[in-house]
Amino acid sequence: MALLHRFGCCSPPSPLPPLSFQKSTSGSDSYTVSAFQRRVRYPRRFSSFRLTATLAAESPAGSVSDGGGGPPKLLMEVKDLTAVIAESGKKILNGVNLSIYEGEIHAIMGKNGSGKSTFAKVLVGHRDYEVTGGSVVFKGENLLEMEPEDRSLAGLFLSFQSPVEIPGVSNNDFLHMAYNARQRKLGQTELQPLEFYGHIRPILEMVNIKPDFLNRNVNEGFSGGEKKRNEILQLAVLGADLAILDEIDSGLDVDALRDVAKAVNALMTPTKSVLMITHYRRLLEFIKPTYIHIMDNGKITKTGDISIASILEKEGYKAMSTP
Ligand SMILES: Nc1ncnc2c1ncn2[C@@H]1O[C@H](COP(=O)(O)OP(=O)(O)OP(=O)(O)O)[C@@H](O)[C@H]1O
Repeated sequence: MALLHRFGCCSPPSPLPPLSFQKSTSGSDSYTVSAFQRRVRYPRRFSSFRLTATLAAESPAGSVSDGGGGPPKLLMEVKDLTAVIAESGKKILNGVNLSIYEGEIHAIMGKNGSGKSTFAKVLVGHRDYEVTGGSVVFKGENLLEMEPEDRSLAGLFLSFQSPVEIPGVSNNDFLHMAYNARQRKLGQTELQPLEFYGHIRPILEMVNIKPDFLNRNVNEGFSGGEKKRNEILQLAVLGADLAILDEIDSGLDVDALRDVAKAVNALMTPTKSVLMITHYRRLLEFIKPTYIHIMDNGKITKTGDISIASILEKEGYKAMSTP
């Protein structure tokens, strides 16, 4: 009842815009959550990049490649991607090459500091990094020319290694607004608060999240594991053609890992793909990768199957060094 009451009293206005969270341009120590004219200021509590509510487009009906038995479609092609830290000019990505086809699960492993998270953040247009060369084609479009919001709408989702807290914004309001914004962009029906609750309830069950999570502010006071589950909840509610999961397994107990993996597997379809970054084989036992890539010094130096993870576990990264 408390949940229903909350929806009744605090539902956001409709129609709803995309939410974006950005550093104040006035130089003050605060962030702004903007939704058309609706602007709310929050104290500086989360990291210095622009977080865009992840909005993802569903694949249009009929685009399923397996239906007609045709060849798998190329979802994303990264060629010779190089990138530097915008502030310092330090080179982090040194020519990444990667092709992901629909329905594939790719895992990237690599030593600490090898550039895995940077690669993920560059793909979603993180403003801390500047692309200095190469190309990324996503669903036939030049991804690097798109704004972060448009990358989300095109079907890209990034779960952050360290999910940010958003004080003052409830999980429900965040998800509801982001969901409706996507619906509106796609010309589809927006959901009223109670309809949205009906939509999200089975998803909560799938991710094994209690409904009272919806009343809490986004990630505020969440344990590490709860934050990770919440990231998967966002993915499940908003959908994505390519979900990039950055160390989704870190800090999870074995039951939570199983829940998260189950949810990710349940979201997979022949047209959806996953790119996951992990240090540990145990995640790969739950979410079986099509390929494992090793990143070293800002580039992919080796690609193989699950056996790579076993070798790594036994022998470490020295076994991966190319002669
Ligand atoms: N915004 C930034 N400012 C300064 N240095 C950065 C920034 N982003 C990345 N780096 C540096 O770039 C290198 C690669 O970092 P990245 O987080 O991509 O590594 P990673 O492979 O994901 O590491 P880990 O496995 O420890 O998470 C590191 O040396 C890191 O300190």
